[in-house]
Amino acid sequence: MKARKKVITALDYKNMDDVKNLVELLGDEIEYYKAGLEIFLNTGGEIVDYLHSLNKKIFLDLKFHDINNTTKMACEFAARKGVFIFNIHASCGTETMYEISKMLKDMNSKSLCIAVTVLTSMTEEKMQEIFMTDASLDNMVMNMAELTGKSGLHGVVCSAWEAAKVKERCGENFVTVCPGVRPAWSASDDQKRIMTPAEAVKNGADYLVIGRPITKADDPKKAAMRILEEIEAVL
Ligand SMILES: O=C(O)c1cc(=O)[nH]c(=O)n1[C@@H]1O[C@H](COP(=O)(O)O)[C@@H](O)[C@H]1O
Repeated sequence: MKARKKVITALDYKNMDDVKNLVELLGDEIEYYKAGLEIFLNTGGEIVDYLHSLNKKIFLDLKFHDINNTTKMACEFAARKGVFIFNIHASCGTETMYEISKMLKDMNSKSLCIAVTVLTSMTEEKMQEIFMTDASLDNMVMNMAELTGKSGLHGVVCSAWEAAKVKERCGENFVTVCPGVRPAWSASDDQKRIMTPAEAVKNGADYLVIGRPITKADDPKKAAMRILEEIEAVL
């Protein structure tokens, strides 16, 4: 099933018991998992070794955002752990992003470092308020994506609404990782820029980050299978 190479299930839990229950339940259907701040902090990082021991691929979503040296050292940790993907905020700037890309090459790292553009929980209005700008959300994402690409990093986190245009601007190989994915049958929760799994794939999303529609479902395995089947139908 090709769809398995598209879905990253977000393990937004507080403890390893909940993680193990889900990962065991989903079995071979899910190859990619996202470990974010909640589970990483609550398990003191144990989540990474656990998932690697099962040969699962990890998106380490700690969204590093700090001064140059501190961000680089955090990225060095992620690369040493050998995670498949990790992320920083694009607003760290081009100098930091360039230095990270150089460091990863020097380390012969295979990890992909991607930059968060505008969070999928953000609307254009809220973004303009925070950044004191008239720029459209679309232009903000495209600018951040282009700066990320020019700095030598591998791709971005953006919503599926922006994915096709990011690919046009930054090239087919520039990786688009898209949260804010909601099947028609699930709640949108705090996500604002959402698309269904099928729409997201058709609109250029390389990877779909999906948490609650699976983790909070009455039957998480059935929910995951429905999502995989929806994606498979458009591949
Ligand atoms: O970097 C991320 O993974 C991320 C970026 C973003 O813009 N929006 C976003 O929702 N995420 C993460 O993607 C996951 C989405 O989870 P659900 O909303 O439950 O599907 C969460 O773990 C978020 O932390």
